[in-house]
Parts: sequence; structure tokens; C-alpha cells
Amino acid sequence: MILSDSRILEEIEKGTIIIEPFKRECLGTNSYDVHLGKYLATYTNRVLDAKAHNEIEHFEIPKNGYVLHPGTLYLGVTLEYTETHAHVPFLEGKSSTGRLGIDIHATAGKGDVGFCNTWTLEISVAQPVKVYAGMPIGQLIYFVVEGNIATMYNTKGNAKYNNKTTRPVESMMWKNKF
Ligand SMILES: Nc1ccn([C@H]2C[C@H](O)[C@@H](COP(=O)(O)OP(=O)(O)OP(=O)(O)O)O2)c(=O)n1
Repeated sequence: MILSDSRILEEIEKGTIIIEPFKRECLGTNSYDVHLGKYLATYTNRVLDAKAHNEIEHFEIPKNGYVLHPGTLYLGVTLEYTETHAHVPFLEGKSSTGRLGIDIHATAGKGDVGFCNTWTLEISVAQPVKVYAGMPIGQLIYFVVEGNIATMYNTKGNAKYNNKTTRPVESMMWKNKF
């Protein structure tokens, strides 16, 4: 089950969902629109190593926008800081961003109950496209969870993406033992 607009508002009232900043007009029928934060990042090395800590370089999107090109993975970040304490949040693209050939995540759209942070976006594009800080970039949808949560994401000792940030965060795959 996906939360409706009025249920999302009720959960915000209760404090089980936090979206900052929150604007009523960004609430859709059963989703909330999130926006592109001002920082992007790219990996320093062209060849990434799944076992290594791959470093990234952050940069700010200029006022007049920044052109993204195919063949490069850009990490972006939502302007919105969110907390979800009782539902499973999912980050989805928007039809309007999709129609510009912009993908905002690479397989990872699911969030966890207890995730408290901005969302890192794994952005790739089909053709060159100029993007702007503050533009609508995706939407959050909220699923009802079945069963008790034994470990909330924000209390999980080995959660990788818990540190509060306004910048995109690189892959922490290197912390996995394999
Ligand atoms: N595009 C995305 C997808 C998810 N997340 C956040 C919300 C999730 O609650 C958190 C962890 O996501 P995963 O469980 O998919 O990631 P990992 O399994 O790699 O990390 P961990 O071991 O911390 O669970 O990252 C994000 O910022 N950006």
C-alpha cells in the first residue's frame, strides 16, 4: 500500500515523516516532489574499483545551470532532508525528468525505515542536458511496512549512509566485506 496525499500529511503531523523544506504544492496525489540540491559530484578516477574507496570531487551547479553529458555518472543530492520512521520510502523519477532523458538512480530507489538524511542521486543522461539547482528531480513515495522492525536504519551500527549531509555521498561498498 502506498500512502495517499492526506495520509502523508497526517504522518507529517505525527512526526513519523519529516521533509525539510516542506511545501504543500509539492505534495502529489500519492507522492512528494523532491528537488535537485546545489552540489553535484563525479568520481576522480575513470575506472572505479568496487573493493576500493573511490574518491569523488564535489562542485556547485552555477546559477545558469550545468550541462550533464552521457557516459559520466554524476552524483547529486536532494535539496530535501527527510526522515521516515514508520514507512518504507522509495525515491522515484518524475515523468518530466524521464522525458528529458535524465535517470536519477541506478537500481537503488529503495529507502529504509529509519533513514534520516538527504538522498544521493545516481544521475545519468541519454543526451546532453542542462540542469539547475532547485529543479524538480524526483518524487518520494511511501509504502506501508508489514511486521515489526527489529533494526531501524538510523540505529543500525553498520549503516553506510547515516551521516547527515547536504552533499552527494560516494559509494561505501568498500565497507562491505567480500
Ligand atoms: N538513490 C538512493 C537510494 C537510497 N538512498 C539511501 C536510503 C537508504 O535507506 C540508504 C541505504 O540504501 P541501501 O540499503 O540500498 O544501500 P546499501 O545496502 O548499499 O547500504 P547499507 O548497507 O547502509 O544498507 O541509502 C539514497 O540516499 N539514495
